[in-house]
Amino acid sequence: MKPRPARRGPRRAGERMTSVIRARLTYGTTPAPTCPVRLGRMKGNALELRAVTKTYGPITALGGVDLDVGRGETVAVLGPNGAGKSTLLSIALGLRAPASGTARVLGRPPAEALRAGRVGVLPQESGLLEDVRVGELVAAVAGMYPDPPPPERALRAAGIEELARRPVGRLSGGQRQRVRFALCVAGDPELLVLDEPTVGLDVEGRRALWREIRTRTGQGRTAVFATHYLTEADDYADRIVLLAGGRVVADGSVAELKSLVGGDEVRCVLEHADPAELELLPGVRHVSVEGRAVRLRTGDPDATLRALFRGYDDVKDVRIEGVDLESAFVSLTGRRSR
Ligand SMILES: Nc1ncnc2c1ncn2[C@@H]1O[C@H](COP(=O)(O)OP(=O)(O)OP(=O)(O)O)[C@@H](O)[C@H]1O
Repeated sequence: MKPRPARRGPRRAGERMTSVIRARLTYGTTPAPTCPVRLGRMKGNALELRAVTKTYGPITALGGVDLDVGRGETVAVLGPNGAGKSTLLSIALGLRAPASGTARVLGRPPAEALRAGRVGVLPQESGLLEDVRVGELVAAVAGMYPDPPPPERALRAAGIEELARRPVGRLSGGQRQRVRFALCVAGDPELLVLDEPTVGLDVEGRRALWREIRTRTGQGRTAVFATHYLTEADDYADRIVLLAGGRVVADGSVAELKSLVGGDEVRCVLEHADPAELELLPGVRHVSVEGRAVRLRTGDPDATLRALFRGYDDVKDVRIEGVDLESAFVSLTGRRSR
């Protein structure tokens, strides 16, 4: 631990801005980091939740969550709207207190880990200071960390070097999200906690962000992110924690989640699909109908197909596929992702 030197002399102009930023970033309650980032030993968990509950008045947002995230893992927290993802992440960051249970980050209480500058946060829809330039903002946040890398590195990581001199208030939605990512990685933290990190980003922006995250996790850092984009979880997460109604309903690799659901899917197009009728086809375990698009999860695709062709003259675009993550999501949570 290297304590920051005591303040000497009058406050410098940038310091007032730093304290404002400190108050407004990461859900508004993050204190300044005070000791060095350490990347030495990679043993142990980056995040541990034990029997965590959280209520908001009559609403149970988390109903007893246990979670271990090992160092170097990339973990996606998935779940329908209101499942408790943001609440889980904010408790993991020490920004909300659990009603019961405990949370530890990198072996210590979450707020302490955050103060120590070991955690980078990309919150969902956080406000940004409007009247400062992008480069100044990133430099000010980097300066809150002990021994930060040059701020240009965070600007480059987020693909916003050319925006460094632009006031934040003049950025587009996607550019703002890139700034949030730059702030998240400004201190080169050991643990990245990202709440819907790619919202508003274009295709190239998404790919670049995931490249950066994977580079960091490849170096032993840890990433925990919440998302509604199942393909991102499929493509980039080592592991998926699926929440529904404030509880973990599945926890494993994408392959494990798919195998939990099992079977194949017959997909086809039908003009007037009646789910109740389709459920009666042989082998069918689950029916999903969206407009004309029909998905039949089945334990016997041959029998399902034969009955489908016998019973429906207008069936077209028929194909058989393995269960994908979206089907596993729907089956395990009973809801769609968005
Ligand atoms: N400050 C709050 N006051 C009251 N209820 C809240 C508060 N924050 C969250 N909730 C409720 O807690 C539950 C979990 O919310 P949370 O934001 O954690 O879900 P989420 O999975 O992140 O949802 P989304 O995918 O929509 O972002 C929801 O029912 C939500 O309405």
